Amino acid sequence: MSTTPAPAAKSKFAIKQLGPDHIKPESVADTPLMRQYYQLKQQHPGALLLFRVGDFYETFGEDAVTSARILDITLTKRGAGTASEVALAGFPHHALDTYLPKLVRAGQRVAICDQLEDPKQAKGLVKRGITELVTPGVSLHDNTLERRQNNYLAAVHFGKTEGGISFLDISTGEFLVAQGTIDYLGKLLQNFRPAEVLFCKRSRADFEGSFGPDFCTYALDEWVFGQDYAHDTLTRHFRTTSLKGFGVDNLKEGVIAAGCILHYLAETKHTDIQHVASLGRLEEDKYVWLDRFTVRNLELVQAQHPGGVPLIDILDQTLTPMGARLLRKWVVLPLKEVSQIQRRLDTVAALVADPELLEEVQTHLRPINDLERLISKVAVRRVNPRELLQLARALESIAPLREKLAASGVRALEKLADQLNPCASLRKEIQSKIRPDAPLLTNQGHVIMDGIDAELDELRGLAFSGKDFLLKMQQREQAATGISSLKVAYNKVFGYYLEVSNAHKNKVPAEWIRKQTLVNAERYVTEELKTYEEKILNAEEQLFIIESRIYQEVVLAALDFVSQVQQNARAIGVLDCLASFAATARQYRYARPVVNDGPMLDIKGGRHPVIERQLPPGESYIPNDLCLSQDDQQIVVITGPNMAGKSALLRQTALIVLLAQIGSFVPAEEATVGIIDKIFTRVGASDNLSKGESTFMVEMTETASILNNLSSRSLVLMDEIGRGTSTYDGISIAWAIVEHLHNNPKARAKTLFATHYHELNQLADDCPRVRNYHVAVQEADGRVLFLRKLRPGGSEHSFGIHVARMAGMPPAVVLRANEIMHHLEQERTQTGLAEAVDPSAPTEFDEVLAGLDEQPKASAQPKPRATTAVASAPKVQLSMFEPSDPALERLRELLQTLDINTLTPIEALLKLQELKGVVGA
Ligand SMILES: Nc1ncnc2c1ncn2[C@@H]1O[C@H](COP(=O)(O)OP(=O)(O)OP(=O)(O)O)[C@@H](O)[C@H]1O
Repeated sequence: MSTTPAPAAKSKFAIKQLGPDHIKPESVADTPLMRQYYQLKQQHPGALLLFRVGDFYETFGEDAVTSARILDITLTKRGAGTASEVALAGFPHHALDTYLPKLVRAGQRVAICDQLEDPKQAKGLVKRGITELVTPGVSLHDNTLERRQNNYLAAVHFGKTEGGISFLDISTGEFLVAQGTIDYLGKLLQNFRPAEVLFCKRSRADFEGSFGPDFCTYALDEWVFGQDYAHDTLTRHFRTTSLKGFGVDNLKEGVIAAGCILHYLAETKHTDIQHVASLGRLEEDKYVWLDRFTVRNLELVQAQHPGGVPLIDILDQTLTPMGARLLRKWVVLPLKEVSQIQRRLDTVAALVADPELLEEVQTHLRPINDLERLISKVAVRRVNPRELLQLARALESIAPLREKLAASGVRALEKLADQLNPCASLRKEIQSKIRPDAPLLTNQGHVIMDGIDAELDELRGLAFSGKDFLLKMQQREQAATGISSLKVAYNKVFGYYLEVSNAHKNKVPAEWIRKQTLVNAERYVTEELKTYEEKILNAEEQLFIIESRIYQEVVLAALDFVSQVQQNARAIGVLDCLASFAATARQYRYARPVVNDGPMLDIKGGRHPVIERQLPPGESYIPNDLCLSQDDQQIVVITGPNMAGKSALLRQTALIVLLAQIGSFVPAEEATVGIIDKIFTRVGASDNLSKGESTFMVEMTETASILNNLSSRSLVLMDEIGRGTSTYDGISIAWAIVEHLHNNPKARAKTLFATHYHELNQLADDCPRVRNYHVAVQEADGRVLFLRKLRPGGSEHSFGIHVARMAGMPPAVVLRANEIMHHLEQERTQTGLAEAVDPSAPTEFDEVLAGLDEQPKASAQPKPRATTAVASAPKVQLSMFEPSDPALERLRELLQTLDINTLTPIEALLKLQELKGVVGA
């Protein structure tokens, strides 16, 4: 990696990339130790260096200031008052597991510098070197990883026409590559949520322009992104001559991204990566297209607001980390191939039908630890004795599980059984050699079982039978000298000694050598004691060497099993996900969907999987039927009061489709799902305000992207499209969109359109595949009862004022609002909308549509037929604002500049007061 300074990072998460300028020149360093430090620091200028000195990891200078701030540790000075004074902060080496994750989570790249030789043996300055560079995307430390989530490093390469992207989770060995449009890369980034993204220094603006500033990024030199270099790096790693075997050789840009990832691993000193054994291709065509707005809007893996619950939390009943991680992938990558979906559904059905089998499968799954990450640690040679034991214990469950599945009589489960390998010899090797109570570290002894190595046993006898030996010696000398208080003891400075109180020192034999004089006693050594001490110390040292050799042999033996254990992990992940589907289906009354290639989406008694589990006790979710078909009821326009449940209905439809296509049962009485190829949603209108974009612009950009990418198999959900602009613009836009969706001969996308514009109900008169529905409410005594039932036909009004009252709006405001509404409704019946709205006049939306290059312009314009329909629509409020009255004109201006989405209730009331002042009311 180059050491030239990177351009200033704009992204809030861009990892600090510093040039060498901030590193103190070696000449200023005063001691050999500091000279060594600055030399090592130079190797990774952008990384925070943890420099091992004795029992501490120290940081210096700017690094010390940063780590003191992040870790909340004391900041002091080294060489205070001298010319070479430098800030210093450190922590004990055994606290690395506590402090390292904090640094990495704060977005730091951390270079760990260790002592490469035993300080006792070192002649002069201890040899030190950087043993690992830990970055957010490349970490094997348990504390920096989420057990139930992958930790991906991604690389993005911008080609001339397409882009390439690659993902690697070093903790599991999963390595993926894809290529496609920038939109596709954006969707994958959103789905995989990598912990760190690499790109070329030159592409920073492209990256941030395309994907926003929310990723933790690191820029690499341009030469890393060469095609030949990437090809060589990959083939060298996989020991192949080409990449054909992985089916990725034609993905030029993707291969460059994948090569960049391997390059980065080498840079960060991760060279033992045998577990990264293949490169998988993410095929765009295989999975349902969920644009990034949809993944976000449907809250599949992450809630949009604090306290929200994403779908994954509701769905996840997996029992192993492999299952949990796989489920996250399945949820964002629903399938399109009917047979593949059926296979998953068949297995789930078998488990649902046989609760005993399900229970037994789950019992065997429970103790299977993180096989995948454990074997990765073996591959990178960073596995500790306890983890090896965990690996063996996890393997213990495989044999009985395999037996169970093989005897299940369920074809898919039998197939999974075939993929399981209990790796009995590995398990035996570990359990016969590693003590069950082995410590975490190998250098503390007590790791290897007795009876494995004769020399080890003998040395242990020597080292650990010491107490006995010393006691015997003490008794013997007490008898020989007649000093009953004589004792044999040990301290670090003098080693073993005999202690005699002053009262008895005249009885001490002449050959004893005096070592130390205390106030009340004298301490001595004897030849026998010295020989014994030497033997013990040697024995301990030898013992550690032999233990470590045998331990390494066990790790090496485990290395032969990497691919078999990985295969187990994959099969366990799949089984765990399917068992989780079955458990959820049983517990929450989900039904098996009929999935086929037909044109229908027909849901009977559908429920929202998340909302139904969040309702307060005593309340139950009201199920609804909904049918969409590209030939008949293609577009359903749903009107209904605020809070009626329109959005819930839209979302639940998408979630039921998604669940069906990931192979899960669905929250419905019955569901027929003709394969959907893309799900688009445009929900809500005020969520991008924080990014400073105009709500309306965002809404239109997202809608444009939807209209440009549809097919007849797509599902489109639009919720209150057009509400971000004036009523007439909004209605015109919504109108034109529905028409466009209806009239596009190439793409009769199934569409749910929730709106407050009741005028849109008239579309059904002219568009045969548009149907009106409303979510019913009951009005009694001026109050609204939400029935939550979807019924045919449009609805009359929005009950917005009722909702305002429920929200605690002052009664005077509610009363006045009712008066105004009454007035407006009277006006509506007297005049037509055509006077106020000229649908042929260009709207803001026309401009957006004009920019859609993939759609025929003609179909994007409101049609004359629409004009007729609009002309017959009832007039809405504009008559109140006749421009002739300057006060009303002023009122109109004020109202137009008002953004209701951003007003607090108090601000709204103050505004109301101001408005009253304008008209002198
Ligand atoms: N079928 C249902 N059964 C029970 N509760 C429901 C149902 N549908 C919706 N709800 C509840 O009603 C609340 C409001 O629903 P939702 O947000 O879908 O209304 P809406 O019609 O889209 O309102 P608005 O037009 O104001 O956005 C939901 O948060 C949920 O708690």
